[in-house]
Amino acid sequence: MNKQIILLPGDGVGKEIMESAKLVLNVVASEYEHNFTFHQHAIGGDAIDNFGTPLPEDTINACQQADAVLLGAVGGKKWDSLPGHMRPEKGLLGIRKKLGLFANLRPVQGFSPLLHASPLKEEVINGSDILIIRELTGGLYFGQPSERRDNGKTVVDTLYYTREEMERIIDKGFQSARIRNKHLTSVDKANVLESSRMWREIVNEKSKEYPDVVVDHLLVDAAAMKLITRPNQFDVIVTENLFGDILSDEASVLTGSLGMLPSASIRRDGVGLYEPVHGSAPDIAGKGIANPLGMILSAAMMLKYSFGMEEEAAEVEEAVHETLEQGFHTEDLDIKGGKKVSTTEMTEIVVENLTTKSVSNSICSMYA
Ligand SMILES: NC(=O)c1ccc[n+]([C@@H]2O[C@H](COP(=O)([O-])OP(=O)(O)OC[C@H]3O[C@@H](n4cnc5c(N)ncnc54)[C@H](O)[C@@H]3O)[C@@H](O)[C@H]2O)c1
Ligand SMILES: CC(C)[C@H](C(=O)O)[C@@H](O)C(=O)O
Ligand SMILES: [Mg+2]
Repeated sequence: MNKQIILLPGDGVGKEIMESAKLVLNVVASEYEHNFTFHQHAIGGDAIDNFGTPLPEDTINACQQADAVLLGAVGGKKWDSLPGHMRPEKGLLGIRKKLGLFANLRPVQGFSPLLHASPLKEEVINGSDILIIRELTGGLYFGQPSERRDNGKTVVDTLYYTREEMERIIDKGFQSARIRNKHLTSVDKANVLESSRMWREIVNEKSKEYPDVVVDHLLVDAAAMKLITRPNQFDVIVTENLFGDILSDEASVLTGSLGMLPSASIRRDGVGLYEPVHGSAPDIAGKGIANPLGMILSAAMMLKYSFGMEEEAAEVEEAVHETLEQGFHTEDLDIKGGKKVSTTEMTEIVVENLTTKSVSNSICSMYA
């Protein structure tokens, strides 16, 4: 298959881990005889420095024409004092909105070799396998007005959703639960917010269309607590934009590090942008120690969701798993008795495991 992939490395560790994704995808392409063409474009602080805007038109056009987009991370201290509309993060929010990527899928899986790398007790996280589905193009992030008023004495942000925006993400939640363990937890703040009361009503209406899915409702504060006290009671979580942002970083604790979490931001036709959940990690940027696995697993999600390459995606996931089984880890993962390696070394080991795997698989299929 021929695929055009846009690379948006962005800022900080984004640039370092994008190299890892590229290396892994090149191996997949050569092992499976695909033709992946990469086109690199600017976003975030990098784009501000080079083009005076966090989201150049050229980047938008390239993403609109591509088969899929891979993004590293945006942001950093250098741009923190810029006005809101000029910040690197505006580039990321802008591309999500421009591409209509309303569904953000954030899988959180406890890899067995990492069970003891989490500050949580092993018996608490054992068996947890959660898919957080976050609404990505509405809510407080995009509502207008959003501004300071009265010479800075007052301020307003707007939480705005249409019924249609809620319905499509809630549908995605039910559909995902249906092909997993048929349990959907809807997270809201219906005891306070009108938007959450409407959200809850829609979940209840929709549940009649999905009688095979068990639904429960949790208030977001209680959900935050249960996510780390009883994580293995969750299957799919569906929630609005800001709650999903916060809960997914919290859930990363189950895996041992924020650097482990991948994500897919998609729309109904399968077009998608894939990026790790973490940010540009300014505290470790440039040191060559960033964990590349969240980025590599995001590339695997791209293979699966945008290209329908289930087998290739599974191979990449398996290579990551094997690397962890072998005890290799970056500095963010606290693994006793493991072998601490750099970003590039970790990537090379994943690539090696992927190559060995693909070779032995093709030998198996020759003799099948
Ligand atoms: N998707 C994105 O581009 C994205 C996401 C979150 C934050 N940000 C931006 O990133 C900047 C820094 O934000 P922050 O520090 O709050 O969050 P962050 O996610 O960048 O970092 C939080 C902590 O996790 C660690 N970490 C993150 N990724 C890691 C990796 N791959 N390997 C090892 N450790 C990793 C960091 O070192 C840091 O200690 C801000 O400008 C923020 O707006 C961007
Ligand atoms: C950088 C920021 C705009 C972004 C968000 O809040 O969506 C990030 O935290 C994320 O989780 O992707
Ligand atoms: Mg976030």
